[in-house]
Amino acid sequence: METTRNGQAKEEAAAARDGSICGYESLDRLLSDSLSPQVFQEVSRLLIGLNCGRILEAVPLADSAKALSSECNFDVQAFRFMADKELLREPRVVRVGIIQNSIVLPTTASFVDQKRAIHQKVKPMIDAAGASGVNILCLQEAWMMPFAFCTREKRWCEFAEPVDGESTRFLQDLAKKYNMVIVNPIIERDVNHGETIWNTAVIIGNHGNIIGKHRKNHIPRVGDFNESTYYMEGNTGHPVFETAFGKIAVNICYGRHHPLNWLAFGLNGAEIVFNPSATVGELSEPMWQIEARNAAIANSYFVGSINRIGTETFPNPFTSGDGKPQHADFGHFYGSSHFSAPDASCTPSLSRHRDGLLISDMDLNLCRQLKDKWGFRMTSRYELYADMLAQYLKSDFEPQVISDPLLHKKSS
Ligand SMILES: NC(=O)NCCC(=O)O
Repeated sequence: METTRNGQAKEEAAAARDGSICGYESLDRLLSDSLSPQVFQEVSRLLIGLNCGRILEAVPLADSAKALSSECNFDVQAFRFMADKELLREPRVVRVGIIQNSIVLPTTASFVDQKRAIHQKVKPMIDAAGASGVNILCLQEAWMMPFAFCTREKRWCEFAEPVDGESTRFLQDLAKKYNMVIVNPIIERDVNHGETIWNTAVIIGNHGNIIGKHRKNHIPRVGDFNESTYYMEGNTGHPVFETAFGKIAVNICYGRHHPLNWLAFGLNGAEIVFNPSATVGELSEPMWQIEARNAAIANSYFVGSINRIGTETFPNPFTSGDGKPQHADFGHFYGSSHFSAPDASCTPSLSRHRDGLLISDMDLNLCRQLKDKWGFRMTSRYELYADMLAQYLKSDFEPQVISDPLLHKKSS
């Protein structure tokens, strides 16, 4: 009996280490393998919603993409978000891709080798996106390096690159080759402003041109996310980039906890907002889908959520300032990248521990259709909140609280 329990505990520990849930690579896989097809369909309807009244359709994959995925050991999945047929507008279908991956070499390897190995790993995944006709592709936060900001060591700054640096140039060639817009989240070194460091997404147009950049607005100070040691809050506002395939924006990682950040991209007209991230299970997993789906619903746009995978171990242990023992890793980055739509439907998530490319067709007409249906913009009462915020920002602000006069009366 004791041995069985030990065996089970060991299996659970191994599963937690490799990132699976009870041996399954995602919640979707756990449910589909454990439930009867009818029950699974009902559970899916409730968990990931319906798109135009139907379970989200899977899209067949190009043979060349399938070949690359088995040769290079990454997953590919593809889905289709539909919109209702309109009388006066043609459908506006774009094919969008997101990529999640682990780093390749140990963090003790030379920085040049580490970056080169990540480029080499991601290249066939981008080739698979290109072969699948993806129009807009987004990579994960700081994809060109290990997420070393837990360490507080400044030597990791050496990975930072100018906006037109090595990783951008690498992706510019692929953007041109595949006629694809690529969102390139890097750690930026601003050479014209005292070599300062930023957490930045560079938007590369489908001709390989640089359209612009956005710098992460909200910098975490939670758990081991010591990013504020390295870079400041961004100074680029909430830009929306009008590309050949639609209006896109980037809400980088921790910005997803800030509803006003999502709102501002929506007010500027975004149709798809990417959320390239690096986050770990213990901290944020229950929030992961909820926040993205809520943003898509509240702002009538699509969201592409991307999280890296794997456990990255660093040479020198550090503490979290919580009295717990020192450690040398963040914990497990749980992947689970997915797309959310404005009609509250979403795709199944990619694996919690395998590299993957998730593709989705999206008819951007769905954004306006949902605005017309729910009228969230029309009913938003922005003037009420503008006034509230203006009051709140004053140093003499007092919260509007009306106390029950009986609350502080002594009972006789
Ligand atoms: N990269 C990043 O901002 N992570 C913060 C943790 C989280 O938002 O889950």
